[in-house]
Amino acid sequence: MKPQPALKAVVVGAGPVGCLTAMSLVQLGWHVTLYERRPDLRSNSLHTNSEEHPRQHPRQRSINLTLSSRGIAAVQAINQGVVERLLHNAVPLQGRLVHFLNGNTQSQRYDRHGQCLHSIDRGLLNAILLDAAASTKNISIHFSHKVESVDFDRRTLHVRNTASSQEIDVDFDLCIGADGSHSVIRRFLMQTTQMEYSQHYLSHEYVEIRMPRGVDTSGQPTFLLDPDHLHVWPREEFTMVALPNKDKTFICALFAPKTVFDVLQSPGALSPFFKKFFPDLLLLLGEKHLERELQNNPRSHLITTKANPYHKGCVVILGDAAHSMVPFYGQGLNCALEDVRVLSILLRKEQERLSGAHELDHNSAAISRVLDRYSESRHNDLVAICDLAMENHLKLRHGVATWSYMIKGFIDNILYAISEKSAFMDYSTLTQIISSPKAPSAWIPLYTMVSFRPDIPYSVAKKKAERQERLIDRFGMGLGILGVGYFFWAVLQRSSM
Ligand SMILES: NC(=O)C1=CN([C@@H]2O[C@H](COP(=O)(O)OP(=O)(O)OC[C@H]3O[C@@H](n4cnc5c(N)ncnc54)[C@H](OP(=O)(O)O)[C@@H]3O)[C@@H](O)[C@H]2O)C=CC1
Ligand SMILES: Nc1ccccc1C(=O)C[C@H](N)C(=O)O
Repeated sequence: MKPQPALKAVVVGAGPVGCLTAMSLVQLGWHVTLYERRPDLRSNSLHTNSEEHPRQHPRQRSINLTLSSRGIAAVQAINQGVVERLLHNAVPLQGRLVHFLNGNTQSQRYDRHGQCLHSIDRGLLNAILLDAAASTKNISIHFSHKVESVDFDRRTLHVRNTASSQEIDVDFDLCIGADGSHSVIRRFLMQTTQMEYSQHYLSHEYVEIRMPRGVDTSGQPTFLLDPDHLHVWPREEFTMVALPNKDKTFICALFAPKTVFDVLQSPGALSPFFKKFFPDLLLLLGEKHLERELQNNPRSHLITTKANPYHKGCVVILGDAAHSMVPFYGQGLNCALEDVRVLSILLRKEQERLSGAHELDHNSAAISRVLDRYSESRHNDLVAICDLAMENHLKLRHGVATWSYMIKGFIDNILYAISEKSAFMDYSTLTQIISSPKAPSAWIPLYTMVSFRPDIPYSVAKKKAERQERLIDRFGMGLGILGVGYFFWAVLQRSSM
């Protein structure tokens, strides 16, 4: 059934998830009001950091986002034009470039078919999604409006206009909390449901370091590092990454234990540290620049939060409000956008099921049923990707620079090449179905499943990869035993001569 025009959804937070959710609900026939506590970010940062308008001021809020197939499929399900605009303003990354301590580098491709991650400035991505939401009929956006509380029984939000201090109560049929890691909606859910909730702070923090663009031999602006790669300097206890922007700058981030940053703040400590661990960056950026960046840019913490369930009645949390993950898999944004796709499919199915029967607005039980299904079906996948993101921290700090990682990757890719049927998938099916009903039987590397196969749920990818890894380990062990056997056989042969 088509919902009545009176059906009202409120979305809290106009970040990427809030904007996409609003657009997806309008497609289903809802009227949406979006409340964002910050002023409109487009008024001072619109189109900054794009190719045409390089960024004037470094944003101090987050490392670049990496958009991969899951995020793209989720946006594509709602608005193909937005995908094109996002990709136009992003830099495609074919793989990671590992910088070894001895100065050597190694390119590790993300996918043997050249599928890419897309590096994009967070503010720019948000501005593009805001533009699209703001120009969509039946969405009204209120900036500088902070949601202070939610009443689950009366289905109302209490909202304060932070500019005028005026306070209002807003009623809703469906409320989506897309209000980020420190979600107010989650806080109220926790007070009224038996929500399982955990948060884990990493002992590592990170500081961003901006890498300006350089100038080539003909005087044109150029990237100081290869822009086709995400750069990684694995140094065991800590790691540096660098992601390119469309304006030819890079955003680097140093991830290190708090104690390392404390030491770096003492006078004269910075130069010897960079000389020892990142001499190439010291040469590129210079001591003064590094000192300025490390002293002026804030130290940010890294947190994983997990919750369950994600809803009560007609109120649900999506994106960072429901699950914050560490950035090392580059899936935080993709997973958050996928939340929107999953919820939208479940809502549409329920609306179709009710077609001609009840009206959804007289039937809050139907909305609540959809949200039950959402929490139930989504939880294992969210836990899986939060855990995978943590595991990738170890890989980026150390694993990617080891022989065992490289050999396993090599075998993984050979088996992938032998067994695969089709590398690319048609995202259009993902507007109707959440994922394929069955895990593919072909051998597929974990990285490909997570980043480039939105039809495979995260939890299925994780389990399948664990099985595959056990097989590679057994194969490796088998080879090892054969090798040792051959060695002893050769020794015996010699001594009997
Ligand atoms: N690369 C990185 O380091 C980071 C990446 N991300 C990624 O961004 C993706 C999408 O994030 P998303 O879930 O949209 O969350 P976001 O944090 O991007 O957006 C939430 C928005 O809601 C606003 N808000 C918070 N509380 C209220 C309130 N009470 N009333 C009204 N507005 C409120 C927030 O303002 P305010 O910001 O002032 O709280 C923010 O603008 C995530 O997947 C995540 O991985 C997110 C954080 C860091
Ligand atoms: N976006 C990031 C931000 C910070 C650190 C890493 C990333 C990555 O995306 C890493 C990538 N997934 C990799 O495995 O090479």
